[in-house]
Amino acid sequence: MPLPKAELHLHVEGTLEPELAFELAARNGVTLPYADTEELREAYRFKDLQSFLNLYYELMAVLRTEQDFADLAGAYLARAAAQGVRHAEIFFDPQAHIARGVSLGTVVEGLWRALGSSERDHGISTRLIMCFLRDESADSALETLQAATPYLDRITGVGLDSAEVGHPPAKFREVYAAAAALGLRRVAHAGEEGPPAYITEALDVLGVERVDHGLRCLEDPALVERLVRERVPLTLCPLSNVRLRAVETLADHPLPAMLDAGLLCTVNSDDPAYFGGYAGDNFRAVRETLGLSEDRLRELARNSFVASFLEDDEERRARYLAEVDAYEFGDAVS
Ligand SMILES: Nc1ncnc2[nH]cnc12
Ligand SMILES: [Zn+2]
Repeated sequence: MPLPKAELHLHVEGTLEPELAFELAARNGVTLPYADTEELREAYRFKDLQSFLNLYYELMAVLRTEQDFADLAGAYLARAAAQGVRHAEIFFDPQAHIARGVSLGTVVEGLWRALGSSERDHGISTRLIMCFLRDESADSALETLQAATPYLDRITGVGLDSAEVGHPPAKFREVYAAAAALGLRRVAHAGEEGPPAYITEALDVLGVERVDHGLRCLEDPALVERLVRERVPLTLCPLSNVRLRAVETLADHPLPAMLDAGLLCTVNSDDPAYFGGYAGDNFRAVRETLGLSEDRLRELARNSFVASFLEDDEERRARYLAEVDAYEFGDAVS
């Protein structure tokens, strides 16, 4: 049995496996510029975040109907359940779909077809986090938040993703203030490729409650001290960091040092179809390659529930934490 865990950094569009991409392309009459799944997989060699994003946005062309989004999320939830995920806070990128003529309603209603029955079908509780594309304008983000008004009962929070460098968090001050006023939770990618100052800005200007990635905090000891003191969760994605060359190899990943420093780290998959693994695969990789002890793995699993947006259901959080505490490690996938 796998270690129970929450997944807090997962782009649903990044769960599009090549097989499903071709299936949806055929269903929707979309032609992909790849002969087959094998040729598509060959394109999964990235040199940085942007080279990945180019493919990530290109493949979204196959997502057109509510059922497409339902199938995408359903496939993710089934895989996540098999790897011990008990709770998932799922990102989606509405602007990338609206720009292609797919309405926000199609995306949210479609995702909800899978998320609405996730507990019954997969034993996974879910939350939805709507991300703004930081390489689009601040006005576009505000328009997106406005367009989300009819769906706010299904959206727990807002996030910030896409190309980081040159798009500092402060650009989105206004839309984050508006989101906070609506009672939405706030997270943002910061310090993946961008400098530590972006992490500070995300905390101070956007008021984020969790930092997605946050890897580059290590370059600023005062910032590390603050993150520890304020118990700001970081949603790390080790296999993503290797594939996007934020670290050279997994053996170089600073996760053990970050835990030793007292940072509230969690382990997540980011875009598992592209980066070689789902949540449990990331846990197994850090266990095997970084030699994390069982105590450390249990700490990571505990952190994932502590850092989750389960304030509206503390009973459930307590139940998940009890499952982690009772977990007995074996040889199975962590
Ligand atoms: N790792 C990542 N960083 C920024 N934006 C993303 N969108 C999907 N995955 C992302
Ligand atoms: Zn991400």
